[in-house]
Amino acid sequence: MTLRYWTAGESHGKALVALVDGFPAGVKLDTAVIDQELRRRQGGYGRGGRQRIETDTVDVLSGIWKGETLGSPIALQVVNKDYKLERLSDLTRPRPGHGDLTGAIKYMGSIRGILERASARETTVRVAAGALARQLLSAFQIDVIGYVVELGGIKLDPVDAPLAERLERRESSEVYSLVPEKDDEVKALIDETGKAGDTLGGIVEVRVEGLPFGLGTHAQWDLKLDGRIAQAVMAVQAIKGVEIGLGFEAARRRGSQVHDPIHFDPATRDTATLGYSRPTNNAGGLEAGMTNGQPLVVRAAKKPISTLAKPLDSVNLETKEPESAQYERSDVCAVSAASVIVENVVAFEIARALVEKFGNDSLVEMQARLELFNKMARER
Ligand SMILES: Cc1cc2nc3c(=O)[nH]c(=O)nc-3n(C[C@H](O)[C@H](O)[C@H](O)COP(=O)(O)O)c2cc1C
Ligand SMILES: C=C(O[C@@H]1CC(C(=O)O)=C[C@@H](OP(=O)(O)O)[C@H]1O)C(=O)O
Repeated sequence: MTLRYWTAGESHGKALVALVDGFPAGVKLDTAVIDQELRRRQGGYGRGGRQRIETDTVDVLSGIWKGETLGSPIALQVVNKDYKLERLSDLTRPRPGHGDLTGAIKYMGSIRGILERASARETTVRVAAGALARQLLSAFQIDVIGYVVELGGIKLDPVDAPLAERLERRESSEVYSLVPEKDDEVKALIDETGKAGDTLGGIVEVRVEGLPFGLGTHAQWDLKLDGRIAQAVMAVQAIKGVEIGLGFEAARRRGSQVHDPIHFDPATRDTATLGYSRPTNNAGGLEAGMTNGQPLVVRAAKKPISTLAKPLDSVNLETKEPESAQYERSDVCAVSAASVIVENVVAFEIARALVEKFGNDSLVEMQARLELFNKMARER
């Protein structure tokens, strides 16, 4: 059985829901962990008025008993405090960069009907599903961390340090980078951009550590883990590029400067690396669609927010006359929030690959199978 999920819900509807199917039994579920991710998704410098209305928390509607998963479908709900959909009117002037124009034409309907579902409000429950998946990953000591590495052109290079230190640095940064020392510069840019009626994008990075060998497969295109991760990340609103490892930079270098040499040290044979080490990780933890025992490194480019307080040219769909695009309350910058979203959608894809490799009936069976796999791989 495949681990998968769908979402439903409109931005200003009653609630967002995610239905997670194929999640193993016996995983202790701590809703506080999900709520913490939801809180982080609402944060980051540069967000608009909506986040002052909402205080997102998850309601687990099914699939658990006495705090543990049952192996049955898990329904997750996040209620919209700003529920007002029935009272909202339509828009007439589509916003460049949003789904307004194309959606209204394609569905022969309203702009409202498109923006309500296209909205990144939907990512609340993608994050909830990802945070649920992380509780499975935790049982395998797999850690996922996401952070901002560039914002509005300002480079916020990641710090190579133990996980605890990186988490501490990220928690003390208002933009969720690993270099809080640069927060003032970034915040000033966001303030100045917002005052000019404009918006900003940036780049986020996610690292997954503690991965076993062999998640994903080389054997079929739609099961390759690099492809699955790219799809999940690219499908996040406003993400316009995905890189794994060196990504586009690999295309500019010679092979000897790209590929990661393979070493073996019998002294570390009993660890999760099975004794193999790579002095570099330019592949970003994936070769031929499979995890190679190294940390997974994924980067995503987020475009600037589409709704501009100083709007671009548009057309009134009723009169066909030129007019400025519609402006409603909006974020100036949501790159920090995107780092949380990308982190959690990547976590879900890793969990999906983990249950594909080691089964998804129960956590204890998965753990026993991983142990057996590592033992067999060591002894072969
Ligand atoms: C966390 C987050 C918050 C966003 N907030 C807004 C917003 O306030 N206003 C807006 O116009 N777009 C916002 N967006 C972007 C739009 O949802 C997105 O551009 C739109 O759905 C069109 O999809 P596309 O950019 O993937 O093509 C946000 C995106 C994310 C990830
Ligand atoms: C509601 C969220 O983000 C929204 C994403 C969004 C968009 O067009 O994507 C537009 C804005 O919606 P509103 O007009 O209600 O302020 C954002 O606030 C959220 O992330 O929770």
